[in-house]
Amino acid sequence: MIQLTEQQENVIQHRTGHARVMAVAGSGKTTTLVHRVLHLLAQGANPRRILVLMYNKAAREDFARKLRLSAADSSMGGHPLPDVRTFHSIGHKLCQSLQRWGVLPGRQLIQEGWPYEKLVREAIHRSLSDASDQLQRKALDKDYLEAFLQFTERVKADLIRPDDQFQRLNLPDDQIYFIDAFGHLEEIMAAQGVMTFSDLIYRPVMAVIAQPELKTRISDHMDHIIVDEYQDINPIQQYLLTLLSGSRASVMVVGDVDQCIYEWRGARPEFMLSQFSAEFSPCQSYSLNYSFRYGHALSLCANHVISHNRQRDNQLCLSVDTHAPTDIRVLKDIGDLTACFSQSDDFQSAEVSAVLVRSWSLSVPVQLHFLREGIPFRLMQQSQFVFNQPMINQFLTYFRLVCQPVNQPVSSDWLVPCLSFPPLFLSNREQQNVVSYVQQQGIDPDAICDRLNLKPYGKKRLKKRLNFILHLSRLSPDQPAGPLVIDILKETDAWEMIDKAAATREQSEEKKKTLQALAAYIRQQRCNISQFLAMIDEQQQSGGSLVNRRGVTISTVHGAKGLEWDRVVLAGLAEGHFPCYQNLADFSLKDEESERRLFYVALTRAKKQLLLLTDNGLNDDSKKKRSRFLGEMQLQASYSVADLLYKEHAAQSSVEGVKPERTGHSVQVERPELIQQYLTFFNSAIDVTAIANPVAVRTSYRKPGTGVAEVPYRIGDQLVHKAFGEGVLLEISAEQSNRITVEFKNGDKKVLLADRAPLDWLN
Ligand SMILES: Nc1ncnc2c1ncn2[C@@H]1O[C@H](COP(=O)(O)OP(=O)(O)OP(=O)(O)O)[C@@H](O)[C@H]1O
Repeated sequence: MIQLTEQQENVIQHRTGHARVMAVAGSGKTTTLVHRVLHLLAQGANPRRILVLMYNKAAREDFARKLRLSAADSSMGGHPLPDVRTFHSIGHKLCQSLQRWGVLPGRQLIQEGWPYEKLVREAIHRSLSDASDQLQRKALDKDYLEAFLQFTERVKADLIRPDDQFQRLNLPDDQIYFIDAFGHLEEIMAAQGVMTFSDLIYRPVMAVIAQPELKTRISDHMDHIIVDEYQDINPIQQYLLTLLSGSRASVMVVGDVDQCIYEWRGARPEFMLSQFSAEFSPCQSYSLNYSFRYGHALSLCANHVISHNRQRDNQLCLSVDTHAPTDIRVLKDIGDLTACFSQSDDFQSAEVSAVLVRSWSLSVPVQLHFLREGIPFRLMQQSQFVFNQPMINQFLTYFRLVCQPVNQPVSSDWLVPCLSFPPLFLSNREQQNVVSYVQQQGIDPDAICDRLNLKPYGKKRLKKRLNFILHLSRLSPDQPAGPLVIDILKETDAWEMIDKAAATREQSEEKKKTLQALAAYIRQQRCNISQFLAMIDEQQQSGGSLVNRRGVTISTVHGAKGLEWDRVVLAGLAEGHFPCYQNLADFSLKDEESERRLFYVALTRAKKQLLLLTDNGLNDDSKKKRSRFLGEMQLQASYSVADLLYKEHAAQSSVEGVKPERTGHSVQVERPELIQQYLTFFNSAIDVTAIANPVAVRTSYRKPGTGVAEVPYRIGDQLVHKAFGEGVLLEISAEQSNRITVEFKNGDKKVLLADRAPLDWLN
């Protein structure tokens, strides 16, 4: 039986009225909320008037199961239990009621995929009936369709008009048709009597907005509403919550502002920070800030990072004293993962280990590495398997062309992918004409281009591509594969064409990173073209068996929300990748805070071990610096303080009831105020002082808009010197603060001039 903490008890025993619970990762929210519900029932609350809202189906099922089990273990065994739902399931129930009342006509829920895509295409077609062929074709491209679908979701989530949303999202002019297409899509779905998943909430809410008198029939049925993961609520869900609670229900919301990561779905930190208490006033605030998930070093690292955000509550994340230390390491090379995962089979199972990435493209180097090393893995999204991606297979077709038997006409199986990727923007008919011509006459770039009615630029591009295909068909498969990658990228104008075809910058960056990762991998193999293809074919096949088995989970950070693993690897921790940005000049403070929250969520998934991989797998380390978040973690200081805390705790536990005395433990840190605040919670006597005079020196690290920045050296920094190699900064001279003492790996200690020595940070 768990001994609930005082903080948990406070939430459970909350008397009445609205409440906001700020709960850090792993603080036992589910346990607390389950006990809260049991407490309400024990107090005589009517279970039919209690509603628990969870963020997705899995969380709902998990909560309902834990509630049943805990009820059975308590005096509530056999007592009816309240409804546990998601916002969508409540929306669904409302749709049914509104249908019964004759307010809304019944509609079939349509599955995502082809049936829905057909309607979307029709809507776009209607909105572009007068537009050029080229624009119509572009609008029906996969990337543009995806961008339009995202737009419709945001219109519904934010409850604003499509034209306002268009402005708010600052979409490009060539997507202006989104506004009309939204209206057409709504009409088409109404005419066909179908609706999407998001309509489960959108339709009833819009009905109430249109007929406010409906509110009285919907509100005030509940006495208590409990909402989990409130930090990711969006405006339409907030509207629904207000509607359901009316003036009767006491609403308790639980969440962590620092984990607000669904802004692209309309979530905003303001909801939890200020809006809730403004709308549901008076409101009592509670904290659950002891985590049962990880040890002190990880808590301290997490606090250090997130303290750089301004839009937050300054809540500290604390580890319970009894938690074993969490091991945190920085890995510099993707190859280092092999040793980590082959050491112990235990770490290979899905529940135990996870590799988390900022975006799927960063998983490509990890997947390829695991395939090569035979490490089984499973992907949270199966479609993200590297060899399931059409673009990768299209790219590999260029290699297959080289390996086809000499003197044979180029097969259309290979020609079509090479004409489609990187895109040449040919229509289906134009592409078909090229293929038929090649099949009849062979590849004759001039003749083919003369026969097609293309604009001069299109003609030039097609000719270039055909010449390249011709060149490849004559190349020997014994040539090395590495240089061919560079040729393909150059001769097909890959980066430019990917940029041209993408509907959003994010899409084009994702594609480019995926391709870069594959290119880097091919170049590392140092084999010839036929050997490379044989290896890829084998990996494609073995991939089937490696990928579907229980193996290391690979997920994006977004997909890891609410989950935890013994071992977590954060891969691709390089500037531009995580934090993710295309152009530093456009990377706003708000974007940075949002990326930092994502990093915070990623860190706090680990229980026993956290591995931080700075290799982005793209072989462009010269351009990409390690992620700023790694520096912000203050790993060295966090470790030192955690270590002292464990020692102090061990000493205290051996002499029970004795107040800690000055143990003589002291530590010099960069952020003494933060560490001191943390230590206060543990009644610690560790002496914390600020590092004396951190030395500011010129480095190649650039801060936004400042050119070459002054970045301070700190004691404990891991450095690398051009001539002496790796070392640790031991001392900063008190008198002459540009003199630093560095101890190198061979044991030599050297006093160096901080602003002159050819030094850089390691990792
Ligand atoms: N008071 C407690 N003492 C010891 N362990 C606890 C306590 N409360 C919760 N735990 C443990 O902490 C872990 C996480 O708890 P729980 O499953 O309730 O939280 P969660 O809701 O899944 O996590 P999170 O807080 O990240 O949402 C569980 O293993 C649980 O048994």
